[in-house]
Amino acid sequence: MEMVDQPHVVMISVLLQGHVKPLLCLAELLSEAGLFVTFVNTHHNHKRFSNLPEITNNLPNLHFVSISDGLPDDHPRDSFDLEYFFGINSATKPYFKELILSYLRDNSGDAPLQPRVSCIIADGVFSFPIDVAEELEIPIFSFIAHSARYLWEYFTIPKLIHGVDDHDHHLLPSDAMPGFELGRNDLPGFNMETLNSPVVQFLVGESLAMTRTSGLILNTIDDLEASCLPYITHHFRKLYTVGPLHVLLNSRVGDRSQLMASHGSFWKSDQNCMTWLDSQPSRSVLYVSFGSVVKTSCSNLLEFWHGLVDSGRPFLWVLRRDVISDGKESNGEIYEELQKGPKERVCIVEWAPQEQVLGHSAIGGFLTHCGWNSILENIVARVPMICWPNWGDQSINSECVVKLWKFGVELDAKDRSSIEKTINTLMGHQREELQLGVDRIAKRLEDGIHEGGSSYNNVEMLVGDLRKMKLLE
Ligand SMILES: O=c1ccn([C@@H]2O[C@H](COP(=O)(O)OP(=O)(O)O[C@H]3O[C@H](CO)[C@@H](O)[C@H](O)[C@H]3O)[C@@H](O)[C@H]2O)c(=O)[nH]1
Repeated sequence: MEMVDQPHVVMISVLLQGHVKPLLCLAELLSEAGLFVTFVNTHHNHKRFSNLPEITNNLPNLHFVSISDGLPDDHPRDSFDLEYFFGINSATKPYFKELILSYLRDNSGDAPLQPRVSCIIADGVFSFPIDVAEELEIPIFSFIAHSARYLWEYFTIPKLIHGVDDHDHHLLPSDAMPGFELGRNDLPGFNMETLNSPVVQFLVGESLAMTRTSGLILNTIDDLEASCLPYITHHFRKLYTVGPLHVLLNSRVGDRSQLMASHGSFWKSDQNCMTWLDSQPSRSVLYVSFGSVVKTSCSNLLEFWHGLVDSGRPFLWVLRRDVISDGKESNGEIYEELQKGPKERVCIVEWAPQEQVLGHSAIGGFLTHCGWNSILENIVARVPMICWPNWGDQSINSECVVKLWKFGVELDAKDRSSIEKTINTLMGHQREELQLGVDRIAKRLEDGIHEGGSSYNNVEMLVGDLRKMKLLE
């Protein structure tokens, strides 16, 4: 009967690869620590997990279930479709509530025994799990997959709106936004138009909803975000900075870390690129990846292609089948066109084992869209970066890399000659300076994950707090 008394943590993330992966790392860490964890996916994402059996075989305390997101199977689920995005809260909430209720019912009869749910940890992008938890009186924690600085932007917005004349369409004063450690001109350009846009207003609402929870868990590390954390702490009952989760997990699972790295991937990694990397000279290859969601036009991709080829450097390029924004999905034609490069120094894959790639000795630079997971994985691997931010948090991430942490350069134009020039700056004369920059940041990060470091301690504190949560019968 011991199991029925175990604390049972239910975790849920509904949308993007970049959100599901770090939350799954946290789920694995908690289950390694002996907690009974149920990871909830939507049916749609559940089907896309590429290596579920390996995870479940290795972690007996981690269980997977899936629920409907309320949409038909053939819905495109495009995160840039606002009607879909705004509708997720109401569409998915009833299914999540039904699941949680099923964990609260009496487990008598022939049904397998499982502990009653003791708390929920939910991706903070959507507030429906908070509503469910409040209705059913279950403790809930929010989880954030992006940086603390980006979250802090949303907390400052309501104050900015009230403090600025409605007709002022100029950039807003930075003194209303303390805690960023970046100058006014380095902050992504907010003006009244963007502040009042439905997307920003929606994200402000969802960010503020998180303050109703028992605490906020962030995949970040104190030392990198010390300037804004004191401001955020003030809004939450408890704050747990536990990043980078993939490193903390790897250090606890030791030999199993290679297997863990690809956990939660929506696409199967093409391992051939690792063999190709083995044949390349040390620090010679530029790795190019735009993460799991960014889309761009066919003509942009061709400029990238020419810039990369003209740089004369070997490169490994992740080109997802759905990366093209203005063509049909699976636009095989351009994909084939790009395969016709100088074969010996080009490797193109649809999905790479990114953590392994960044850790390979042949990698000398990373051209990235600046997703937060990519930044953390990159710091750990100590690779200088070219930043090509697109949307959301990526601009502020890029500003931190280039201006604050000084281990990257920004790609300021998307024509082939600028791309070629920037690549040669990174891989050529600025290489040593940027390498020193990333080594310095990596050292700060490593200090936080070792025993006694901030993230290490915060994971222990979180596990301790979750163990104490036992729902009253
Ligand atoms: O070929 C690939 C490419 C990516 N990845 C992994 O996919 C994840 C991508 O995450 P991220 O770099 O954060 O990018 P997105 O997928 O674009 O993530 C979304 O979510 C992030 C966290 O909120 C935000 O920072 C981003 O802006 C947002 O686009 C990383 O763990 C990568 O290791 C692979 O394993 N193989």
